[in-house]
Amino acid sequence: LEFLKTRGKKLPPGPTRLPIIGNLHLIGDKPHKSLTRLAKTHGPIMCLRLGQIDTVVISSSAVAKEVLQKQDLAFSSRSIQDVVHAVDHYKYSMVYLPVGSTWRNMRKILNSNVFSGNSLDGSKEIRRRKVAELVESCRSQSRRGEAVDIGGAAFTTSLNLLSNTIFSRDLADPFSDSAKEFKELVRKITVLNGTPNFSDFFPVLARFDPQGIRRRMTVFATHLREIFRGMIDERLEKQKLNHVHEHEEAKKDAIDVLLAISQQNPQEIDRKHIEHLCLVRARKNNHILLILCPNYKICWDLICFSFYTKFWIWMIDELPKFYPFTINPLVKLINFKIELYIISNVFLITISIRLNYFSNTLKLFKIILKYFLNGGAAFTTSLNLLSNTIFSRDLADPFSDSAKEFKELVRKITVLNGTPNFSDFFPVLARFDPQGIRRRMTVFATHLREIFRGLYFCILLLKLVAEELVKSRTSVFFVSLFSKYISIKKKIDVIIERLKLVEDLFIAGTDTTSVTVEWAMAELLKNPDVMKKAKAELDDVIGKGKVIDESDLSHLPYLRSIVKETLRLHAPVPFLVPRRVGEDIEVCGYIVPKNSQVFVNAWAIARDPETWNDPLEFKPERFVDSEVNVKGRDFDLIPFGAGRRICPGLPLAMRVVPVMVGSLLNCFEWKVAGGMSAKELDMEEKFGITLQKAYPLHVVPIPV
Ligand code: HEM
Repeated sequence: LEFLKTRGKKLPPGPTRLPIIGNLHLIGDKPHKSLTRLAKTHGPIMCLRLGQIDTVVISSSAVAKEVLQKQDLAFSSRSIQDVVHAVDHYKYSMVYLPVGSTWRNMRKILNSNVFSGNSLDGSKEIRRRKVAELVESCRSQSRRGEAVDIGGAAFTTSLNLLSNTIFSRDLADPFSDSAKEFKELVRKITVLNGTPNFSDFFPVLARFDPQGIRRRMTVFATHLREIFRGMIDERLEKQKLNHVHEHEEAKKDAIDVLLAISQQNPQEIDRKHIEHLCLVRARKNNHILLILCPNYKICWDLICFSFYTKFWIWMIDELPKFYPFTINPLVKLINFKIELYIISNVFLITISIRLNYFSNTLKLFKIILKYFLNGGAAFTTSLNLLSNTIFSRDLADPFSDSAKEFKELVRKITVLNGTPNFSDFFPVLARFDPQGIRRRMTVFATHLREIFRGLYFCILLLKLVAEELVKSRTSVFFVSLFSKYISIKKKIDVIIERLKLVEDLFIAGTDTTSVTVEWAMAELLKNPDVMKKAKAELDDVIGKGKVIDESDLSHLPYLRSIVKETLRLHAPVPFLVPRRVGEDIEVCGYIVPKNSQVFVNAWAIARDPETWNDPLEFKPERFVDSEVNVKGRDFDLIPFGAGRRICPGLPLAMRVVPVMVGSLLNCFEWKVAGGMSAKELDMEEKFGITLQKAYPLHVVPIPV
């Protein structure tokens, strides 16, 4: 049928196809190279058949311009790889959403709230601190005589920089205007959620009822969301029910424990409180937070909380920087003891917090918490700073388990993303998930979501507990958490939905940024003259041994050229994020057939000998007096893509990559580890959605 449809139209040229597999055998494990080679024979627009999927590959800047600029809209949908179906990612992800109002709103929010010049300027100090931490950690590794894994270190730093940048607004006040905007968005997303679009992507699959398959595949992720919703609804229902009945049933279990407490303090606790969820009780020097979970569903979130209790410590740890008094002793004197009791079907988590110095510091604590809670305009900046600090600390403190966990996950996800998947080439096979890619992705993605959920939940819970602390005038106080919980249900929903955008940013922004830093450092080591020149510029403008500031970049043209040259020679996202056409589109006299996926080989374009002199040489000089930039207007160099789908993180990446590379250069001399000469450095690439260095760069820093 497809043959009939395209009959008489001229498909772009391409290699001869074998039965069933088409051209799949020609791809190999370095598709960016094999497709570049094939383009030499078949031209800058060629058509391959990968399994059942038509794939059009663009390999020259002229055709890229045609596709990404002149016919931008027609090419602005994404090709949805099978793996993206895990946890319904494609339905929520900005990267995969079709160009429509939801996508447009997301981009608008990002462009104006996160990545605009003003917003980035506002968050640059905190990024500077993170880069200083990177330099500091290199220093201490140098003292210990250890080599630095540049990619790994840059990854952690990118993550920190990102979380600081992205959360600057919303974490400080999750209920702000931008949150409302998001709420609108979420509504639209929900509508989109119900739209069946599978058959659009995999028409061959329609008769196999792909919807049913996907539903099963995403049961886990959906369940996650349902837990939250169900928990709220159930509680709301229960509230409407007869209290006596509920109480009688509860009496058999842990409710008894709480009743006993209430008898000791009759004036403070009444039954109503107990029937609610959470109780904070002061007992002499000990404050005990008792959280009673009437069922496992509620327990889920509380377990998240207990996992991330460390978070609380971090917050307290950061406060002194914003408050003139030191409360560090407090940190040392707080011991969290988390216990989980299971009494019949009731979970009881107790988190005991020993605050020996509590009475002395209570007043201060209250002031701080007030400060933390008041979202007044005057406080916004410092509040933002505070929340940034909280988040980055917890997400990416190099020593925290959650940071490691997160890093592993992101790596696993990106690797899996780049693994050639039979399901993509043979959609009929998709339901069998032959390599288990989707299954694995579902596990990873769900895990990632849990991490974020845990963090958000913790923030909200902390806020609630803190509110009560501030309100309370006695040393005995209650947190009727659940009633609060219900009252913020909608807000939490908004936040949970927002996670999906956030996940994406972290995945899209960490590996890309850090891999660029790693390639830049490798090239600098291999090209000592370039390194020398860069150091001289830094010495001139900044002075040796200092971390550079984003505002210094305008005075560092050579450093900026190094970054451009790195992006040219090592396009981190070699085929951009694949596009797809929804109908037959004519390009340069050929038909790009409906539903084909489109790879723009940015890697090949940036090494095209027709455009670039000595294309394989690392020569930043070529950019020093050139107007060529990476912003999607010069099609000879499009590492961030172009057109409406261009990478929204570009402004951030073009600040943080040169700042990281420049600071590393300015503070250290670098030597390849293991006594290897820099000339021998292996520059082999490993193909994935991002182009990694096959052999991680290990280098020894020597402070200047
Ligand atoms: C050196 C660093 C980076 C490179 C080389 C890079 C490259 C790219 C490329 C090639 C695309 C696809 C563009 C297209 O289809 O035309 C893209 C999309 C995207 N990037 Fe980046 N990126 C980088 C950093 C970042 C950062 C720091 C963030 C966010 C914090 C980010 C977020 C995104 C998102 C959300 C998309 C999807 C946009 C859409 O589909 O509408 N990227 N990036």
